[in-house]
Amino acid sequence: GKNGMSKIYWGPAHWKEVFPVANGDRQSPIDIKTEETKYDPSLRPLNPNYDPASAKIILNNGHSTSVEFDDTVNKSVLTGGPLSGTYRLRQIHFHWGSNDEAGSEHAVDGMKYAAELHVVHWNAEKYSSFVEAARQSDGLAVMAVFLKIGECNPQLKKITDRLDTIRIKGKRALFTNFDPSCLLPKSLDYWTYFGSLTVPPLLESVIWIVLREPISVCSEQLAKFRSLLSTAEDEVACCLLRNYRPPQPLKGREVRRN
Ligand SMILES: CC[C@H](CNC(=O)c1ccc(S(N)(=O)=O)cc1)c1ccc2[nH]ccc2c1
Ligand SMILES: [Zn+2]
Repeated sequence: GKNGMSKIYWGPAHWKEVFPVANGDRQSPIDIKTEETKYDPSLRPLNPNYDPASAKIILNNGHSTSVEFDDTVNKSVLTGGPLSGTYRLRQIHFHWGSNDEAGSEHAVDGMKYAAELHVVHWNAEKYSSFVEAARQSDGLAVMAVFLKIGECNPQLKKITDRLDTIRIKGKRALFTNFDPSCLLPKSLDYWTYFGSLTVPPLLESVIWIVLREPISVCSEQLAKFRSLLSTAEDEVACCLLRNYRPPQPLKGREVRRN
């Protein structure tokens, strides 16, 4: 680009220099060792209840693509599961890798999936904004869904078909009449543990709910995510080939299952 700025890439290994919490006691993602998870009879069924009208825009923020929802009222919410109270839907986004062999953030017995969907909610019952909730230990609830290489996913097509209109970092487009439940697997069985945001500022405010059943995605659909740019209009184009943080130390945390 005209300003010739060099692209200073500071990946996950450097985050601790700016965000010391990167070495904290409840960092995400983690590798879920299924034999060590603990059945908890007090865990209730998950109850996602989303209004398709609350979908607003699809966005390329330079480190992922997200669909943003209207979170000014309790129109799309998640209750049940390990949660006490009502968590309001804010956005969904994805993590992927430079090839189909890795791309998910969480791993299961050391195995990584091709990609991972995050459905992000915040505790609107106790806190007045997402940013305030993001600073509280029970402020956020993120539902993670694994994407496994297989059949092309017709529901995901609604998103991948729009990616060519938001290739450049900062681009956004109208995206409404979308209920993210269409991206959930048949079974809502899950693992749950206390963790953090997986990108800076890595705040330790997330109740993670990782669905055990993956949804499908085909290579062609994943290739469209990788064609997104992490660079803005005036910069030398750089593809967003991967955006997953590797698993972090469990530090004695328990992973429960329903
Ligand atoms: C508090 C951080 C937030 C930006 N980050 C996120 O929203 C976010 C959400 C989920 C995940 S993940 N991969 O763990 O699911 C990672 C990051 C953020 C930061 C500053 C802000 N100023 C105004 C709004 C605002 C939001
Ligand atoms: Zn995420």
